[in-house]
Amino acid sequence: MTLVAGVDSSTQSCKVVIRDAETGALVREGRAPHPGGTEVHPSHWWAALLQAISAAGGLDDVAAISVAGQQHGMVCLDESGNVVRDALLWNDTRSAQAALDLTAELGGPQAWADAVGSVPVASFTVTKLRWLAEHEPANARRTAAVCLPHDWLTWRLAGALASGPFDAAAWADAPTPPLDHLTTDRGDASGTGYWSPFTGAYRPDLLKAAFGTVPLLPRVLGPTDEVGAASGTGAGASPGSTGLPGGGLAAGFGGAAGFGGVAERVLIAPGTGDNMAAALGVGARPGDVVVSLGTSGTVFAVAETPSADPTGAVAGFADATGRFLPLVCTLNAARVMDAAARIAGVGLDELSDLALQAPPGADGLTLVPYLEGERTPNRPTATGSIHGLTLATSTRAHLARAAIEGMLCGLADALDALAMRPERVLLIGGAARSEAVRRIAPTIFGVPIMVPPPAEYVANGAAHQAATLVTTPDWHSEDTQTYEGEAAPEIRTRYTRATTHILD
Ligand SMILES: Nc1ncnc2c1ncn2[C@@H]1O[C@H](COP(=O)(O)OP(=O)(O)O)[C@@H](O)[C@H]1O
Ligand SMILES: O=C(CO)[C@@H](O)[C@H](O)COP(=O)(O)O
Repeated sequence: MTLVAGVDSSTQSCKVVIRDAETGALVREGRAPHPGGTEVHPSHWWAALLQAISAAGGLDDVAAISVAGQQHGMVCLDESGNVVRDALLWNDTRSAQAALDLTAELGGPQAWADAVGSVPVASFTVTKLRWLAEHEPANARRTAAVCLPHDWLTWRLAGALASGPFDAAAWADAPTPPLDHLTTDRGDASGTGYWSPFTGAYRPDLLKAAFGTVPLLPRVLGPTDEVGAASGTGAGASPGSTGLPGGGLAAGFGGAAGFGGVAERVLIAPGTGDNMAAALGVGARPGDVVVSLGTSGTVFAVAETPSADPTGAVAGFADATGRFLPLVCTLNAARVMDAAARIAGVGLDELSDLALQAPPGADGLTLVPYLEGERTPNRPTATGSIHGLTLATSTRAHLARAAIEGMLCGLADALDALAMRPERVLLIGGAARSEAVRRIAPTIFGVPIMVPPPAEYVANGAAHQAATLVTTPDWHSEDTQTYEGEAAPEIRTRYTRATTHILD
C-alpha cells in the first residue's frame, strides 16, 4: 500500500491525515492546536505540524505529502530566511484603512476586480504589506521575501526532509532552504492581491505600489508539479528569478538519507489554500456550492472561468486544479457557537440540543455575529449585537438558536452573493458537526443541504493532491446525508434589519 499525507494548517489547529494513495482509505491521523490571536509567529505552526505528524505516526512510510493552509497570512522573511515579525493572519483587521487607500489609489473597486479578480479588504496580503510599510518601516526594509502560511510550511518541510527522516526533535531546528526555493500554488497566490487569475502571473506593479519594493515571491507551481523538481510551470516566478537553480531540492529528499520506512523519497506536492483543498477533499464539481463552517465561514463554487466582482463580496480566487473558485468569506462562523456555548455555560453538544428546543426564529431573538468585526459585509470594526431580548427570549435555548441562525444568515447572504443556482449545497467544517446547524441550515438557506460524513476535508484534499504525484487516485466519496426544512425567510428579513443597527 502506498501512503500519502495531507496537512491542514488552519487558523485554530494543524491536522494531518495519512491515507492510502490508491483508495483514499484513512490509515491514521493526528492534530495539534495553534495559539489564539490574529498575529502568530510561524514557528508555532511548524511546532504544531511536527506534533500533529508525530500523533499521526510519522512519515517514514509516506510517499508524498501536501500542505494546505489558512489563506492570506503575511509571512515576511529576511535575507537569511528568518521570520521578520509575527505573521498577520487573514482575520487581522488592522489593515482595513490600507485596503481603502489601495482601492482608491488604483482607481476604485472595479480596477482591482479587473486586475486580480478581487477587491482588497483587510484579509488580503497586499493590504497587510501596505500596513507594514506604513507602520513598521524597519521591518518592511528587512523583508527580503514574502510568502503565505502554506508556502512557508512547505519550504520548511522541504528543508527538514532534506536533513533526514522524520524526527520531531531533530526537525524542530532543521535548516531551511535558500529563499529562492520558496513555492506556492495558483489557489493560494490568488488570495494575495498581487497575482492575477486572468493571466496566471504575479502583478509586481501592484505589490510595488502597495509596499514600495518587490520582495522575492514564491514560484507558482502548477497543480501536479512537485516541489523541488526543476520542471515546474514556473509561471509567475518572482521578478528577476529564473526558477530553481541546479534542479532544486529533489536530490536531497528522503531516501538518500536512508529512511527506515518503505518510501525511498518523500515527494512534496504544491499544497494550496485551505478552501481550495476543501474543494478537492469534498470532490466539488462545477454546479456545487460548498459552505464551510470553520473559524471563517466560506461559501464557494468551482468555476470554469475567473470572476471579477466589483462589489467586493465575491473574491475571484483560482482553485487547485487549474480552474477557479469564486468565494465569499465571513470572519464569524464556528467561533460564534463557541462564544454562545461559553455564555450559556454549556458544551457544544448541549448548545446544539438547546438550539433545537427553541422555535425557528427564536421568538424574535436575533444575533448579529460580528464578534471579530466582519469581512462580508466589509465592517472591520463592527461588533456583535443581540436584538429582540424580552423576558420570554431570555433563555439559553433562545440564545443558542439565535447564535446559530445569525451565523447561518451571514452565510445565506454569502450564498446569495455567489448568484448561482447550485445543483448541490455541501456543508463541511468544524461547526457542521452540530446537529442543530445541519437541521437549521436548510430553513435559513431555503434549499436542501447535503452533509458529507464529518471528516477533515482540507487535509483530505491535500492528501489527494499528494496522491496524484504517485498514482492516479480513485477515491470514492462516502454517502452524504441530506437535510431539508421549510424555508423561513422572515428570519433573514429580521436579521437584515438588525445588521443596520450595529456598533462600529
Ligand atoms: N460539534 C460541534 N459543534 C459546533 N462546533 C464545533 C463542533 N465541533 C467542532 N466545532 C468547532 O469547529 C471549529 C473548528 O473547525 P475547523 O473547521 O477545524 O476550523 P479551522 O479549520 O478554521 O481551524 C472550532 O471553533 C470548534 O469549536
Ligand atoms: O480568508 C479566508 C478565505 O478567503 C479563510 O477561509 C482562511 O483561509 C481561514 O480559513 P479557516 O481557518 O477558517 O479554515
